Amino acid sequence: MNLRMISTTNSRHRNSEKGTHKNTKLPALGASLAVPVVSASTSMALPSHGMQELLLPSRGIRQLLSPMPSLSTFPAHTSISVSMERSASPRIVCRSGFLKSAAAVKVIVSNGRPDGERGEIRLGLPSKGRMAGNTLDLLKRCQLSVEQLNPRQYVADIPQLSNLQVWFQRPEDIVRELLSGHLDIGIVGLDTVSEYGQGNKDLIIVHEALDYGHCRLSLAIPKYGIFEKIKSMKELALMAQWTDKKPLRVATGFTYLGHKFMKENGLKYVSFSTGEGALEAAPAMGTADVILDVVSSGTTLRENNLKEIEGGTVLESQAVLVASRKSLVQREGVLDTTHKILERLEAHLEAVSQSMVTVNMTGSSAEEVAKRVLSLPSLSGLEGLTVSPVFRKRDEEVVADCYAISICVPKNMLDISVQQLRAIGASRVLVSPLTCILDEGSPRWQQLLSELRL
Ligand SMILES: Nc1ncnc2c1ncn2[C@@H]1O[C@H](COP(=O)(O)OP(=O)(O)OP(=O)(O)O)[C@@H](O)[C@H]1O
Ligand SMILES: O=P(O)(O)OC[C@H]1O[C@H](OP(=O)(O)OP(=O)(O)O)[C@H](O)[C@@H]1O
Repeated sequence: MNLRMISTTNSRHRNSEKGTHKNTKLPALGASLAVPVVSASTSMALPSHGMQELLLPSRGIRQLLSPMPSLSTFPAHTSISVSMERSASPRIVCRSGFLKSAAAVKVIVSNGRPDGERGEIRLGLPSKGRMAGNTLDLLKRCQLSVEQLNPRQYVADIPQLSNLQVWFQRPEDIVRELLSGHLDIGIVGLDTVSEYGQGNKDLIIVHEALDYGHCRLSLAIPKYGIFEKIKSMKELALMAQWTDKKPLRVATGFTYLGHKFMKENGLKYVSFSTGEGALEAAPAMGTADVILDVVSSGTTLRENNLKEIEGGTVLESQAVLVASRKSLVQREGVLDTTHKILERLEAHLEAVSQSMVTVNMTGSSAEEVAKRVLSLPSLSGLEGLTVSPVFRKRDEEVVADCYAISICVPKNMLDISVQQLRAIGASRVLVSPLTCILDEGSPRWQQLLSELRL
């Protein structure tokens, strides 16, 4: 929802004796700019100094569409700011500096067009393919549930994030729209950001490892024929076959990265053909010599008699959270919403990489038990470990000769950690999953602020 204002000056309306101004009757803006205005807009007198308030009915806001009037109609000494709260009756406050003559301001409330003036924050998510489902799953696990009325609808809400609109788009379009200002934040593969972002500094990777969509962009060559003995990019570049007239033909959907990569690797004679799917068939069909495509398990390459070579990986990719620098700096609320999303992603991703291990251990004191555990270098916890006495009844007496130790262990170290704990006397190992780790300072957030010079 946007607000736009114009003002006109008209000294005839100045009442110098009383020092007040009358509302100026303004011509119908909608008519003059040929944009349909669904219902009448409203105007207000602007004082030469001070503040003017206007209350708008929220119903009117939904009904009105706005043209984009030029602000050049403001008198030179006018400074006007509009602030608006999202409430049942939004309030518009106009502050003016010194005005040479009386002014009237016409306020037009729109539903968000054109895009440069939109009020909502927009998050782009992949609309189809493997990234789509995984992205929604991840957000759900972060307690950010995307509410889409039906799967064919391309716009949705995340109730936990106010003033945020989700737009489902193809991954490459998400990157393009971040650059054009139609989106503010997005989640896509790093390969897509790198290819379609083309190194544009407006794109900032806010979280570089969302832990799905893992793949690599690789050059793959046939295992047979002239490539049979070729094992590296160096050897490929040294092949005498490639000339100006007969360049190495590469089939790829990644021409920007492809050009760059080939140049960096000293391949001068290269031509590209673009394709979207089933590129692995191109060499066997004779439409290309080699391919440059994403590889995950390597099965598709193997099944098509192709191989990767040393130095042939262009980049390692996984899903990332990316934002437009311009939006982060200029659009109200984008930085704050990005922070909220980042916090939830980090809290969840950090938690799922850890397990909480609780063991019982006998010992002479809490310190002695703690020393025994901390002597193992892999068992240092996130910020140390918790040791608490376990009280037991023995011969009518309550004793505490045993301690419960709770420690966070990286999931990939779980087996070895349990073995080590057992070796130093741990009994009964309890392992529980963590759902959320809310750390105080986030290096990624600090990094983002410093990148934005904030
Ligand atoms: N085999 C794969 N394994 C894991 N991630 C992949 C794989 N292939 C692609 N990706 C990631 O998913 C993103 C989207 O892939 P892609 O454009 O091929 O769409 P898709 O999910 O295959 O759907 P479609 O082919 O129908 O468009 C890629 O940019 C990449 O980051
Ligand atoms: O190394 P692998 O695990 O075999 O995965 C690699 C394949 O995955 C992608 O294709 P996808 O399955 O998305 O189909 P597409 O060609 O229609 O994009 C990619 O284009 C490869 O063909």
